[in-house]
Amino acid sequence: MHLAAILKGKPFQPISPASMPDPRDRALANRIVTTAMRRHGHISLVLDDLLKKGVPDRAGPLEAVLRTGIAQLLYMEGIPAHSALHLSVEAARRDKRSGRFDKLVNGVLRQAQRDAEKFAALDPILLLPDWLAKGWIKTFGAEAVNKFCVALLEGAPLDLTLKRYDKDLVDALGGELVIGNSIRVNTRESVIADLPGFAEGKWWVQDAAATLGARLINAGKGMRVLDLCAAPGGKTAQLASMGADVVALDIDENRLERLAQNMDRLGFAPEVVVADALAYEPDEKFDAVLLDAPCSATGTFRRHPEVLWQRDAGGIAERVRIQRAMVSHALDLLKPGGLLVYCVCSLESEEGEDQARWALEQFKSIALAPVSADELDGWVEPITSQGTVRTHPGLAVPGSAGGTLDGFFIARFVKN
Ligand SMILES: C[S@@+](CC[C@H](N)C(=O)[O-])C[C@H]1O[C@@H](n2cnc3c(N)ncnc32)[C@H](O)[C@@H]1O
Repeated sequence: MHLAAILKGKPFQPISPASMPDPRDRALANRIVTTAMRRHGHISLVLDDLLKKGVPDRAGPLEAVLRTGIAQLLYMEGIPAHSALHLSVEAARRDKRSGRFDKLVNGVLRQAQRDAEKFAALDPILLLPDWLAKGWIKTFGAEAVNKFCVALLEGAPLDLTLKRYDKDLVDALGGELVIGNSIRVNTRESVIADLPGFAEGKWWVQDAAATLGARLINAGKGMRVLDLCAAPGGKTAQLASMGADVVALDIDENRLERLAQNMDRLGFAPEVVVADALAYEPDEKFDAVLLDAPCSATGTFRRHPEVLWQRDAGGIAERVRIQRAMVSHALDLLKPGGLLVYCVCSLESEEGEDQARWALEQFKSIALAPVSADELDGWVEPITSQGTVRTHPGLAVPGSAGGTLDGFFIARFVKN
C-alpha cells in the first residue's frame, strides 16, 4: 500500500498509471494519500485519542489503513462515509496481519466519525511536528508559520519555467507570470505531458522559488559552469538556456537518466557526469559553481508533506556536515574571481543562514556577493539584510498569480 511505504520512510511519488491504470481511480487514490499526508499531524492526534494503547504491533499496513480511512471520513468531501468504512475494512482484510484487526478498523472509524466535530477543532499548528513548529516560529514568526499550515493543506500549484517568454504559449497554458520566465498554471489535475509546449520542449516543471539560484549566476554565452548536484536538471536547464557550457554532475545514476531525458526534450546538451561531488577532479576549473546541495528539503513540504515526519534534528546535523564538505570542494573547483551559488530547499537555518556565516568565517578567500532587487525583477521581500535570499511559503508571491512558494535559502560568494 502506498501510504504504508511512505510511513516506513519512502518519499511520496504519485501512484503511477502502471500500478493503477484507470485515471479516475488513480486521481482519487492520489488524493486520499496526499490528504492523509497533509493531515498527518491531526490524524496522529485522532489515533492517539481513539487507540489508547496505540496502533497494535505486527499489524502490517493497519496504520496506513486507519490513516487513509480517517482522511476520507474527516477531511474529504464527496466520499460517502459508508464507502470509506467499507473500503477501509476491505483494505485491512487484504493483508493477513492487518486482517485480524478488521473489527478494530470498523470501530475506530465509526468513533472518528461520531467525534468529527471535536477533531475538526484541532489547532492548525498541530499539523506540524512540535520541533519544527517551534524552530520555524522562532525563525519566521507565528504569522508566517500559520500561513505554512494553510500552504501544507493547499499543496503546491504547478510552476513552469519557459525556455523563452512567449505570450501565446502563456495564454495557451492559462498561466500567469511569477518572476523571470517562471509562470504559474492553474491546471493541477492535468497530465503534464499533455500540456501545450511540453512535447516541443518549450518549458520544464520548476517551482518559481527554485529558479532564483541559477539566475544569480547570470551565466553568459561560453561561461563554464558546474552544476554540482544537478539531477533532475531544473537548474541545469536554466543555465543552458542562458548559453553557458554546463557540466551537470550528480551521484545518482537514475536521477541523471531523468536529467538526460529532460535535456533531450528541451534541446540542451550539457556534459553529464556521474560522480560523487566530493571526489570530482576536473582538468579545468570553472567560472561558476552552482551547489544545490542535498538537504532536509523541508522547504518542499507543500508537495512532499512526508518530509515533515521523516526528518529529525540528527539527520539535519549529518546533512550540515556533508554540505560543508561540498562547499569546501566547490571552492577548490572555482577559478579566481569565480562565483559559488549555494542553495538549499530547506527552511532550517542550520542548512542555510548558518552555513553562509560558517563559509565566510572558514574561507578567507571568499566574500559574499550580495543580491540586489534588480536581479530579482525588483522583488525585495526575499532579500535579507546580508544580501542572501530566503523564500518560504509565508511570503507573498510576486505578480498576481497568488499561492505560495517553496522554501529556499541562497547565498552567492565570489572567490578572490
Ligand atoms: C536538491 S537535489 C538537486 C536538484 C537539482 N539541482 C534541480 O534543480 O533539479 C540534490 C541532488 O544532490 C544529489 N547528491 C547527493 N549527494 C551527492 C554527492 N555526494 N555528489 C553528487 N550529487 C549528490 C542527489 O542525487 C540529488 O539529485
